[in-house]
Amino acid sequence: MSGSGSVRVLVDMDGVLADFEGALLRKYRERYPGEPFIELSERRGFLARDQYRQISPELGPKLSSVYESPGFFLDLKPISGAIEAMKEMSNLRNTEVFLCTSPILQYEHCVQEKFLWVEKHLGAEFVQRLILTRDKTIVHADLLIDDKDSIKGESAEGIQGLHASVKGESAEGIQGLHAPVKGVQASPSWEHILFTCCHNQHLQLQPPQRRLQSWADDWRAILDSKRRPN
Ligand SMILES: Nc1ncnc2c1ncn2[C@H]1C[C@H](O)[C@@H](COP(=O)(O)O)O1
Ligand SMILES: [Mg+2]
Repeated sequence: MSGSGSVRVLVDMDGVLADFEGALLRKYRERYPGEPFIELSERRGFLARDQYRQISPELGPKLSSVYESPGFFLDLKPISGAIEAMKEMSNLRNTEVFLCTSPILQYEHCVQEKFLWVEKHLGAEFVQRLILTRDKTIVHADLLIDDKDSIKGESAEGIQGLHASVKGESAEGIQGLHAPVKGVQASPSWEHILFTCCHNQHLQLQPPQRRLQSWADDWRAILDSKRRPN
């Protein structure tokens, strides 16, 4: 993929750099103090909204209203070690780092606030490295560090996605737009490294799938494993 010895890394924002789940639970409980809630240790499945809907259908929209509100994305706290790791990673030789994140469909506040969050916590130089896309599979890189357990799009099982419904929030935005595309890749160029988050911690990965448990885990070794010798 990248030149010899060099590596290109995509790093997701929500659940990897920014503590989406922690803020969602805290703000949901503040806004709806009488409603049932799910402790982070009990979260299962990427979309929190789906798990809340299973408790009661009206809880889904209540939960979404929290992350659709102004200030939600801007106020997210950085995940422990994330900012330091990003700065160190971007200073490594032969290493290209991009942020790669999917905005929610109610994008009014989310899109601008993602840019503002990056500038606030990482600095203006990282704003130039921010990729917003609803389909991460068509972005070329060696690695994608992401907390979503199943990343689908035009490349990853995307040919199937042209005809079948694709589960997950990111699929909602592209359903109906699909038309057969010539030359679509069978699989994305990157290896997905699952970043551990409350909703995926119970999942057993099948080898050779790899995890990063946190930013204290050995992310440098994962990058090095993708470098080809000069
Ligand atoms: N755990 C989540 N539950 C519900 N919605 C989520 C969760 N993590 C992210 N989201 C939303 C908000 C994000 O902007 C988009 C896509 O996130 P990404 O981390 O880029 O996959 O989905
Ligand atoms: Mg994420």
